[in-house]
Amino acid sequence: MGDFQSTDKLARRGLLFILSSPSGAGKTTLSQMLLKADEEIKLSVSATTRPPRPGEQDGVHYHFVSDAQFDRMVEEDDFYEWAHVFNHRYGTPKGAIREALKDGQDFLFDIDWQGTQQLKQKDDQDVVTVFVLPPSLDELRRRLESRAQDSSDVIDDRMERARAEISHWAEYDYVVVNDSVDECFDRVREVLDAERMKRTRQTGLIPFVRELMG
Ligand SMILES: Nc1ncnc2c1ncn2[C@@H]1O[C@H](COP(=O)(O)OP(=O)(O)OP(=O)(O)O)[C@@H](O)[C@H]1O
Ligand SMILES: Nc1nc2c(ncn2[C@@H]2O[C@H](COP(=O)(O)O)[C@@H](O)[C@H]2O)c(=O)[nH]1
Repeated sequence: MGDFQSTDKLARRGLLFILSSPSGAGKTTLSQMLLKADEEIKLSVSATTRPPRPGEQDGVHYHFVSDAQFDRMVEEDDFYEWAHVFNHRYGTPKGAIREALKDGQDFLFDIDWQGTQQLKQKDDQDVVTVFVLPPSLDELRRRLESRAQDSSDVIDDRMERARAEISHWAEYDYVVVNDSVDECFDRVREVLDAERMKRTRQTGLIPFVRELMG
């Protein structure tokens, strides 16, 4: 190492990393793996009117709110984006995302295609989108059933909507198939690592190169 600081420590702008998929394809599993493995990314915790599943904690997995609370948040313009998904409402609270992005904080979003479109419209340069496909529809149903957290009506409804969800695959920057979860996770991390290195995100490059050139 010479006199210059390591390029690993160059300042960079954060990114909004979105994982979408049909229900049950595995984006929550991949998100949890990513949050555990990577300290630089933080989950954007959505608000939802859906009731909690067993084991889900308020403020950790979601902010569980009533219809009236959700209405108030919409009126007060508290959401970056929100949408109706599977008979409930889900939304991304604005929080301090914009400010934190400037400081290099990355955010992970587990949201559907509607939310993805809205975030892209608002902040295309910071958004990186990944669509997760199941290896087959039979396997998708098996996963929803093996999760054992939704009633059979809810599972039937989500399976019925799976094709419509999948039809949005081509709107995404990257598409991965979640067959082996470990292999899929490796692909997701490769995408994140490469996107972090994009020249336009590396705000520390200009002073670094200036110094390099003397
Ligand atoms: N590659 C995989 N192989 C086998 N099972 C998997 C794989 N990935 C995830 N699963 C399992 O499938 C079930 C559904 O996964 P998960 O909850 O992550 O899906 P999801 O896409 O987040 O669904 P939702 O949109 O409904 O929240 C879970 O029980 C999970 O453990
Ligand atoms: N547009 C948004 N979609 C969201 C948000 N939070 C979650 N979701 C999506 O909803 C479905 C169902 O989720 P589940 O937890 O009930 O299984 C799934 O596709 C999520 O990605 C959000 O804030 N905005």
